[in-house]
Amino acid sequence: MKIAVTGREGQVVTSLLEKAANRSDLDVIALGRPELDLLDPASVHKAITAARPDLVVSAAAYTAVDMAEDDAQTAFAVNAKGAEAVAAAAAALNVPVLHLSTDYVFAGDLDRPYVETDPTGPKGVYGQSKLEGELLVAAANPRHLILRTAWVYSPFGKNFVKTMLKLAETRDSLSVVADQWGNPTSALDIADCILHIADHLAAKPNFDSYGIYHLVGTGDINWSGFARAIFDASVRHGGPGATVIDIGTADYPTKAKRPANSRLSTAKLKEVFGWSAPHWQSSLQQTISRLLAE
Ligand SMILES: NC(=O)C1=CN([C@@H]2O[C@H](COP(=O)(O)OP(=O)(O)OC[C@H]3O[C@@H](n4cnc5c(N)ncnc54)[C@H](O)[C@@H]3O)[C@@H](O)[C@H]2O)C=CC1
Repeated sequence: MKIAVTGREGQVVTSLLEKAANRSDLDVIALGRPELDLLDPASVHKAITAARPDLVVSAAAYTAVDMAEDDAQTAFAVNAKGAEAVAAAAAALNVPVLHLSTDYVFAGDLDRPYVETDPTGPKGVYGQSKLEGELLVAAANPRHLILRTAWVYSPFGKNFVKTMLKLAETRDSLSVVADQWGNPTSALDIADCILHIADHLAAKPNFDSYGIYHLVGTGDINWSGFARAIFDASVRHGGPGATVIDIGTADYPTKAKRPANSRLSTAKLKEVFGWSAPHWQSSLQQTISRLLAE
Protein backbone atom coordinates (compact mmCIF):
# COMPACT_ATOMS: atom_id res chain seq x y z
CA MET A 1 0.00 0.00 0.00
CA LYS A 2 1.21 3.46 -0.87
CA ILE A 3 0.38 6.33 1.48
CA ALA A 4 1.07 9.98 0.66
CA VAL A 5 1.36 12.28 3.69
CA THR A 6 1.49 16.07 3.56
CA GLY A 7 4.42 17.79 5.27
CA ARG A 8 7.97 16.64 5.81
CA GLU A 9 9.12 17.63 9.27
CA GLY A 10 5.97 17.67 11.41
CA GLN A 11 5.56 15.55 14.54
CA VAL A 12 2.89 13.34 12.97
CA VAL A 13 4.66 13.06 9.61
CA THR A 14 7.96 12.07 11.21
CA SER A 15 6.21 9.54 13.46
CA LEU A 16 4.39 8.03 10.50
CA LEU A 17 7.60 7.68 8.49
CA GLU A 18 9.33 6.01 11.46
CA LYS A 19 6.48 3.55 12.11
CA ALA A 20 6.11 2.70 8.42
CA ALA A 21 9.85 1.96 8.15
CA ASN A 22 9.15 -1.28 10.08
CA ARG A 23 6.62 -2.43 7.49
CA SER A 24 7.85 -3.84 4.19
CA ASP A 25 4.30 -3.80 2.76
CA LEU A 26 3.99 -0.02 3.17
CA ASP A 27 5.42 2.82 1.17
CA VAL A 28 4.89 6.20 2.87
CA ILE A 29 5.84 9.24 0.81
CA ALA A 30 6.16 12.60 2.56
CA LEU A 31 5.16 15.50 0.31
CA GLY A 32 6.22 18.95 1.49
CA ARG A 33 7.41 22.33 0.37
CA PRO A 34 8.45 23.33 -2.23
CA GLU A 35 6.77 20.56 -4.34
CA LEU A 36 3.62 20.57 -2.22
CA ASP A 37 2.79 23.96 -0.71
CA LEU A 38 -0.62 24.20 0.95
CA LEU A 39 -0.68 27.88 -0.03
CA ASP A 40 -0.61 26.78 -3.67
CA PRO A 41 -3.51 24.36 -4.42
CA ALA A 42 -2.13 23.59 -7.91
CA SER A 43 1.10 22.28 -6.35
CA VAL A 44 -0.98 20.12 -3.98
CA HIS A 45 -2.87 18.52 -6.88
CA LYS A 46 0.28 18.01 -8.91
CA ALA A 47 2.30 16.41 -6.09
CA ILE A 48 -0.50 14.10 -4.89
CA THR A 49 -1.50 13.05 -8.41
CA ALA A 50 2.13 12.26 -9.29
CA ALA A 51 2.52 10.11 -6.15
CA ARG A 52 -0.51 7.95 -7.10
CA PRO A 53 -1.22 6.87 -3.49
CA ASP A 54 -3.86 4.41 -2.24
CA LEU A 55 -4.53 6.74 0.70
CA VAL A 56 -3.73 10.37 1.53
CA VAL A 57 -2.90 11.55 5.06
CA SER A 58 -3.38 15.29 5.52
CA ALA A 59 -1.06 16.09 8.42
CA ALA A 60 0.57 19.39 7.43
CA ALA A 61 -0.96 22.53 8.87
CA TYR A 62 -0.37 26.05 10.11
CA THR A 63 0.01 25.11 13.80
CA ALA A 64 1.28 28.38 15.35
CA VAL A 65 -1.82 29.02 17.47
CA ASP A 66 -0.86 32.47 18.79
CA MET A 67 0.68 33.73 15.54
CA ALA A 68 -2.54 32.81 13.74
CA GLU A 69 -4.36 35.55 15.66
CA ASP A 70 -2.37 38.14 13.67
CA ASP A 71 -2.16 36.14 10.45
CA ALA A 72 -5.67 34.84 9.84
CA GLN A 73 -5.26 35.02 6.08
CA THR A 74 -2.37 32.54 6.03
CA ALA A 75 -3.95 30.30 8.68
CA PHE A 76 -7.16 30.00 6.63
CA ALA A 77 -5.28 29.62 3.34
CA VAL A 78 -3.26 26.68 4.76
CA ASN A 79 -5.72 25.04 7.16
CA ALA A 80 -8.92 25.53 5.16
CA LYS A 81 -8.16 25.99 1.43
CA GLY A 82 -4.96 23.92 1.59
CA ALA A 83 -6.71 21.06 3.37
CA GLU A 84 -9.54 21.25 0.81
CA ALA A 85 -7.02 20.90 -2.03
CA VAL A 86 -5.51 17.80 -0.38
CA ALA A 87 -8.95 16.18 0.01
CA ALA A 88 -9.96 17.12 -3.54
CA ALA A 89 -6.74 15.66 -4.97
CA ALA A 90 -7.45 12.40 -3.11
CA ALA A 91 -11.04 12.44 -4.41
CA ALA A 92 -9.81 12.91 -7.98
CA LEU A 93 -7.75 9.71 -7.53
CA ASN A 94 -10.80 8.05 -5.91
CA VAL A 95 -8.89 7.37 -2.68
CA PRO A 96 -9.76 8.24 0.96
CA VAL A 97 -8.24 11.12 2.90
CA LEU A 98 -7.34 11.00 6.61
CA HIS A 99 -7.27 14.60 7.79
CA LEU A 100 -5.84 15.70 11.15
CA SER A 101 -7.88 18.25 13.08
CA THR A 102 -7.97 19.60 16.61
CA ASP A 103 -9.69 19.95 19.99
CA TYR A 104 -9.55 23.74 19.34
CA VAL A 105 -12.69 23.43 17.19
CA PHE A 106 -14.53 23.34 20.54
CA ALA A 107 -15.10 26.19 23.01
CA GLY A 108 -14.06 23.97 25.94
CA ASP A 109 -16.88 24.91 28.28
CA LEU A 110 -18.52 21.46 28.61
CA ASP A 111 -17.91 19.52 31.85
CA ARG A 112 -17.39 16.13 30.14
CA PRO A 113 -15.24 14.80 27.28
CA TYR A 114 -16.43 16.08 23.90
CA VAL A 115 -18.00 13.61 21.49
CA GLU A 116 -17.83 14.02 17.71
CA THR A 117 -21.39 15.34 17.44
CA ASP A 118 -21.03 18.08 20.07
CA PRO A 119 -21.47 21.61 18.74
CA THR A 120 -18.25 23.31 17.72
CA GLY A 121 -17.33 26.86 18.78
CA PRO A 122 -13.67 27.69 18.25
CA LYS A 123 -12.28 30.47 20.41
CA GLY A 124 -9.49 31.63 18.11
CA VAL A 125 -8.34 31.93 14.52
CA TYR A 126 -6.42 28.63 14.50
CA GLY A 127 -9.49 26.68 15.67
CA GLN A 128 -11.74 28.56 13.22
CA SER A 129 -9.38 27.81 10.33
CA LYS A 130 -9.19 24.12 11.28
CA LEU A 131 -13.00 23.92 11.57
CA GLU A 132 -13.37 25.49 8.13
CA GLY A 133 -10.84 22.90 6.93
CA GLU A 134 -12.98 20.07 8.33
CA LEU A 135 -16.04 21.35 6.45
CA LEU A 136 -14.17 21.81 3.17
CA VAL A 137 -12.45 18.40 3.43
CA ALA A 138 -15.81 16.69 4.05
CA ALA A 139 -17.36 18.50 1.06
CA ALA A 140 -14.41 17.77 -1.25
CA ASN A 141 -14.10 14.03 -0.60
CA PRO A 142 -16.95 11.78 0.58
CA ARG A 143 -14.32 9.23 1.67
CA HIS A 144 -12.92 11.38 4.48
CA LEU A 145 -11.87 10.52 8.00
CA ILE A 146 -11.32 13.64 10.08
CA LEU A 147 -9.21 12.73 13.11
CA ARG A 148 -9.36 15.36 15.85
CA THR A 149 -6.41 15.12 18.16
CA ALA A 150 -4.95 17.28 20.98
CA TRP A 151 -1.92 17.99 23.20
CA VAL A 152 0.47 16.27 20.76
CA TYR A 153 4.05 15.55 21.81
CA SER A 154 6.81 13.36 20.42
CA PRO A 155 10.59 13.09 20.27
CA PHE A 156 10.36 15.32 17.15
CA GLY A 157 9.76 19.00 16.45
CA LYS A 158 8.43 21.45 19.01
CA ASN A 159 6.12 20.39 21.82
CA PHE A 160 5.33 20.84 25.53
CA VAL A 161 7.38 17.84 26.71
CA LYS A 162 10.55 19.05 24.99
CA THR A 163 9.95 22.63 26.19
CA MET A 164 9.55 21.49 29.83
CA LEU A 165 12.74 19.38 29.71
CA LYS A 166 14.69 22.27 28.18
CA LEU A 167 13.43 24.76 30.80
CA ALA A 168 14.29 22.38 33.66
CA GLU A 169 17.94 22.47 32.60
CA THR A 170 18.16 26.06 33.86
CA ARG A 171 15.20 26.54 36.22
CA ASP A 172 14.37 25.04 39.65
CA SER A 173 10.68 25.88 39.49
CA LEU A 174 8.13 26.58 36.77
CA SER A 175 4.60 28.01 36.84
CA VAL A 176 2.16 25.99 34.74
CA VAL A 177 -1.60 26.44 34.23
CA ALA A 178 -3.76 24.09 36.27
CA ASP A 179 -7.21 24.96 34.96
CA GLN A 180 -6.98 23.57 31.42
CA TRP A 181 -7.64 19.84 31.04
CA GLY A 182 -6.93 17.51 28.14
CA ASN A 183 -5.54 14.20 26.87
CA PRO A 184 -1.79 14.20 26.18
CA THR A 185 -1.24 12.35 22.89
CA SER A 186 1.95 10.83 21.54
CA ALA A 187 2.41 11.46 17.80
CA LEU A 188 3.83 7.93 17.62
CA ASP A 189 0.45 6.63 18.87
CA ILE A 190 -1.31 8.80 16.26
CA ALA A 191 0.91 7.15 13.63
CA ASP A 192 0.00 3.67 14.93
CA CYS A 193 -3.67 4.57 14.71
CA ILE A 194 -3.34 5.95 11.16
CA LEU A 195 -1.65 2.71 10.03
CA HIS A 196 -4.32 0.66 11.81
CA ILE A 197 -7.03 2.61 9.97
CA ALA A 198 -5.15 2.23 6.66
CA ASP A 199 -5.08 -1.56 7.15
CA HIS A 200 -8.77 -1.53 8.12
CA LEU A 201 -9.74 0.40 4.96
CA ALA A 202 -7.61 -1.89 2.77
CA ALA A 203 -9.27 -4.98 4.25
CA LYS A 204 -12.79 -3.55 3.93
CA PRO A 205 -13.33 -2.07 0.46
CA ASN A 206 -16.99 -1.45 1.33
CA PHE A 207 -16.18 0.54 4.50
CA ASP A 208 -18.80 3.24 4.85
CA SER A 209 -18.31 4.80 8.30
CA TYR A 210 -16.56 7.90 7.03
CA GLY A 211 -16.76 11.07 9.10
CA ILE A 212 -15.26 12.63 12.22
CA TYR A 213 -13.37 10.69 14.93
CA HIS A 214 -11.59 11.76 18.11
CA LEU A 215 -8.07 10.35 18.49
CA VAL A 216 -6.22 11.16 21.74
CA GLY A 217 -4.23 9.36 24.43
CA THR A 218 -6.16 7.47 27.11
CA GLY A 219 -6.59 9.33 30.41
CA ASP A 220 -6.73 13.05 31.16
CA ILE A 221 -4.75 15.59 33.16
CA ASN A 222 -4.22 19.34 33.46
CA TRP A 223 -1.08 21.07 32.12
CA SER A 224 0.58 21.37 35.54
CA GLY A 225 -0.06 17.70 36.30
CA PHE A 226 1.35 16.84 32.89
CA ALA A 227 4.46 18.91 33.66
CA ARG A 228 4.90 17.09 37.01
CA ALA A 229 4.61 13.71 35.25
CA ILE A 230 7.24 14.84 32.72
CA PHE A 231 9.68 15.78 35.50
CA ASP A 232 8.97 12.63 37.53
CA ALA A 233 9.75 10.50 34.48
CA SER A 234 12.77 12.61 33.58
CA VAL A 235 14.30 12.40 37.07
CA ARG A 236 13.70 8.63 37.12
CA HIS A 237 15.69 8.40 33.88
CA GLY A 238 18.49 10.60 35.23
CA GLY A 239 17.28 13.77 33.45
CA PRO A 240 16.43 17.27 34.70
CA GLY A 241 13.47 18.06 36.98
CA ALA A 242 11.78 21.16 38.42
CA THR A 243 9.13 22.05 40.97
CA VAL A 244 5.81 22.90 39.33
CA ILE A 245 3.71 25.76 40.70
CA ASP A 246 0.01 25.74 39.78
CA ILE A 247 -1.29 28.95 38.21
CA GLY A 248 -4.56 29.91 36.51
CA THR A 249 -5.08 30.73 32.85
CA ALA A 250 -5.60 34.37 33.89
CA ASP A 251 -2.02 34.41 35.27
CA TYR A 252 -0.55 33.29 31.91
CA PRO A 253 -2.10 35.46 29.19
CA THR A 254 -1.65 34.25 25.61
CA LYS A 255 -2.71 35.90 22.39
CA ALA A 256 -5.13 33.08 21.50
CA LYS A 257 -7.67 31.84 24.03
CA ARG A 258 -7.38 28.12 24.92
CA PRO A 259 -10.29 25.79 25.74
CA ALA A 260 -10.50 24.99 29.50
CA ASN A 261 -11.81 21.52 28.73
CA SER A 262 -10.05 19.89 25.77
CA ARG A 263 -10.94 16.33 26.76
CA LEU A 264 -12.15 14.24 23.81
CA SER A 265 -14.07 10.97 23.97
CA THR A 266 -12.52 8.23 21.83
CA ALA A 267 -15.41 5.75 22.20
CA LYS A 268 -16.38 6.04 18.52
CA LEU A 269 -12.83 5.29 17.32
CA LYS A 270 -12.73 2.19 19.51
CA GLU A 271 -16.17 1.01 18.41
CA VAL A 272 -15.64 1.41 14.65
CA PHE A 273 -11.92 0.62 14.29
CA GLY A 274 -11.26 -1.45 17.44
CA TRP A 275 -8.32 0.80 18.32
CA SER A 276 -7.54 2.86 21.39
CA ALA A 277 -4.37 4.65 22.42
CA PRO A 278 -2.22 3.53 25.36
CA HIS A 279 -2.56 5.52 28.60
CA TRP A 280 -0.77 8.87 28.21
CA GLN A 281 1.53 8.04 31.15
CA SER A 282 2.94 4.94 29.47
CA SER A 283 3.52 6.70 26.12
CA LEU A 284 5.11 9.62 27.98
CA GLN A 285 7.60 7.29 29.69
CA GLN A 286 8.69 5.96 26.31
CA THR A 287 9.16 9.41 24.81
CA ILE A 288 11.08 10.71 27.84
CA SER A 289 13.44 7.73 27.98
CA ARG A 290 14.08 8.12 24.26
CA LEU A 291 14.67 11.89 24.49
CA LEU A 292 17.08 11.49 27.39
CA ALA A 293 18.99 8.73 25.60
CA GLU A 294 19.54 10.99 22.56
N1 LIG B 1 0.61 19.77 17.81
C1 LIG B 1 -0.55 19.66 18.48
O1 LIG B 1 -0.60 19.74 19.73
C2 LIG B 1 -1.82 19.42 17.73
C3 LIG B 1 -1.83 19.23 16.36
N2 LIG B 1 -3.02 19.01 15.70
C4 LIG B 1 -3.06 18.83 14.26
O2 LIG B 1 -2.31 17.65 13.94
C5 LIG B 1 -1.65 17.82 12.68
C6 LIG B 1 -0.19 17.52 12.83
O3 LIG B 1 0.38 18.37 13.82
P1 LIG B 1 1.94 18.37 14.12
O4 LIG B 1 2.59 17.21 13.45
O5 LIG B 1 2.09 18.57 15.58
O6 LIG B 1 2.37 19.73 13.38
P2 LIG B 1 3.82 20.35 13.19
O7 LIG B 1 3.69 21.81 13.48
O8 LIG B 1 4.83 19.54 13.91
O9 LIG B 1 4.07 20.14 11.63
C7 LIG B 1 3.35 20.84 10.67
C8 LIG B 1 3.86 20.46 9.29
O10 LIG B 1 3.14 21.22 8.34
C9 LIG B 1 4.06 21.70 7.37
N3 LIG B 1 3.53 22.89 6.73
C10 LIG B 1 3.19 24.07 7.30
N4 LIG B 1 2.79 24.95 6.36
C11 LIG B 1 2.85 24.28 5.17
C12 LIG B 1 2.56 24.63 3.81
N5 LIG B 1 2.15 25.87 3.46
N6 LIG B 1 2.73 23.69 2.86
C13 LIG B 1 3.17 22.45 3.17
N7 LIG B 1 3.47 22.06 4.41
C14 LIG B 1 3.31 22.97 5.40
C15 LIG B 1 5.32 21.97 8.16
O11 LIG B 1 6.46 22.07 7.33
C16 LIG B 1 5.36 20.74 9.05
O12 LIG B 1 5.92 19.65 8.34
C17 LIG B 1 -1.98 19.24 12.21
O13 LIG B 1 -3.07 19.17 11.33
C18 LIG B 1 -2.42 19.96 13.48
O14 LIG B 1 -3.33 20.99 13.20
C19 LIG B 1 -4.20 18.94 16.37
C20 LIG B 1 -4.25 19.14 17.72
C21 LIG B 1 -3.07 19.40 18.52
